[in-house]
Amino acid sequence: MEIPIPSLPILVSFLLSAFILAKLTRKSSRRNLPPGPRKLPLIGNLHNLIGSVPHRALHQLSQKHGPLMHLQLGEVPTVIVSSADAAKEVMKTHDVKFASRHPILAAEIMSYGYTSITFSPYGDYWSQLRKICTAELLSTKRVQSFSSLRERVYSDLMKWIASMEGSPLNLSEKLYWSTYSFTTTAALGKVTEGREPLLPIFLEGVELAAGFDIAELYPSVKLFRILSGVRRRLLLIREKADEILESIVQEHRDRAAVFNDREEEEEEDLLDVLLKFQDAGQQIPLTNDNIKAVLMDMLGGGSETSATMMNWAMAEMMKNPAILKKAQDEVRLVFDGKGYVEESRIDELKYLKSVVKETLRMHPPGTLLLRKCSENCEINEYEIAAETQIIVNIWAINRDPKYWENGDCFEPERFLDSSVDFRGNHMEYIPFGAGRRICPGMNFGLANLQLPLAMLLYHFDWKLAAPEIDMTEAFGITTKIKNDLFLVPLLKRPFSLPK
Ligand code: HEM
Repeated sequence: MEIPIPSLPILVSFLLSAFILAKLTRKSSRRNLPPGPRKLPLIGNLHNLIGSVPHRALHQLSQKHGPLMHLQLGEVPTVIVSSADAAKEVMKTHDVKFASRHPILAAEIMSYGYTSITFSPYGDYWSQLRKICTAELLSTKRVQSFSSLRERVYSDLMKWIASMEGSPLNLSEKLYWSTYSFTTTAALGKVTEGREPLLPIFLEGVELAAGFDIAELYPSVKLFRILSGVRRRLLLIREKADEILESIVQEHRDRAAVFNDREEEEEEDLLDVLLKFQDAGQQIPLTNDNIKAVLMDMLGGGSETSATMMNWAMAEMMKNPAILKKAQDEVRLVFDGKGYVEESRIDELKYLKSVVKETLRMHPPGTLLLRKCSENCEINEYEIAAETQIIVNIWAINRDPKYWENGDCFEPERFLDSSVDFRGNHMEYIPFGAGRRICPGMNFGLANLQLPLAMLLYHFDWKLAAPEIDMTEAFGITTKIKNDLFLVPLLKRPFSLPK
């Protein structure tokens, strides 16, 4: 199909009227907006984002215009938050006004109409899900209940790596698969036939969610929705994922009907827990679609983030051999008596925990955090109108020179004797966000990260497969390392099985 090209006079008069309209609207609604770069007619500040990954481009702009900066992204008014103090205003002082997320198409479709925990608007439904999530799905007890599954999945990975001794391997790919395998089993139970295709489907959705879709930048232009095609593709992906998830829900229901005696059952998975809540009845009843939306939260939160972090941690240690050695010495000192890594003793690895904290500081998987302003609000004397999109630049805040000396350098030592934590109490360090919508999967994510990292360091020495390590960041919903990490493993601690 050919897209009709409008004649020149029509195009010129359209641009002219849009420009005049933009001027008029600006005059009639002159407000004390946060400062920002000059806006061009029609595109606003979109041109300011070209040439770099968004968190870096936004950081550069904010250095000139300030920690609260106003941008016009197509038709969407946006405020960028780039300092700990400004983030405190948004996520603590005025938390309720900023406790919903800006709507995006991928979220609408993949979360069954904004009904997941991540994307449901702030209110009673979100509150109900959030309670189930913190008290049951992702509680410390639940995280511990998956300890033997975690040890199993990652021991299998170590055995496979040992079989590759001396040869280059794509560590990134393997880490993504293992993390995904762990998370799907924890969420949905044993991986049975027909369930494996969820990963490629899921990854396709994640990839589509990462782009700037023209239809979202110009919500009033209906034609863009038809032309962009993203909605159609997302609906197709959701349909495929839904078919698999629906069959798994049914399988769980059938199994629950057979096993009434819970003690005889295998490990309870997250779907079992959700179905129990559904059956018990809730103030706002949970539909099957609601449950599938929450499963999307768990699969998304549980796999991408931890695997991305592991990649960055390994890449940073390969770049800094002294840090790698220090972390290895520690893990070997603690576990040499046993001959294998036990999750129950991970807390003894003080240095490794600092490596993890430093990785979260420098490479938070979610570099930009999305919220929206739900009612008119004043911050630092600037007016922020209802429905403004809010983007908190976690990446920039975590490196702010006001708080972090040598913020661009990987120095785990800075956390060894520091009381700064990532639980939303120190706004200069917010890899998990802050306020009411802070990540509820923190402990789940950390467990998924610390155990495999300790195992990789305990069993193997590592060599780079290429002359240099490439730390380029990819553009995406989580900020991954752009080029997969190829390393050569040298087995130093052969496997001895737990006695
Ligand atoms: C290293 C691992 C992880 C990091 C760095 C991380 C980071 C984040 C961030 C930055 C947010 C937004 C918080 C805000 O708006 O203030 C978030 C929200 C969320 N995360 Fe995580 N996350 C991780 C692991 C996980 C895991 C393992 C799960 C679940 C299995 C999970 C589930 C969620 C959910 C459900 C939300 C939405 C909370 C809400 O809107 O109320 N996350 N996460």
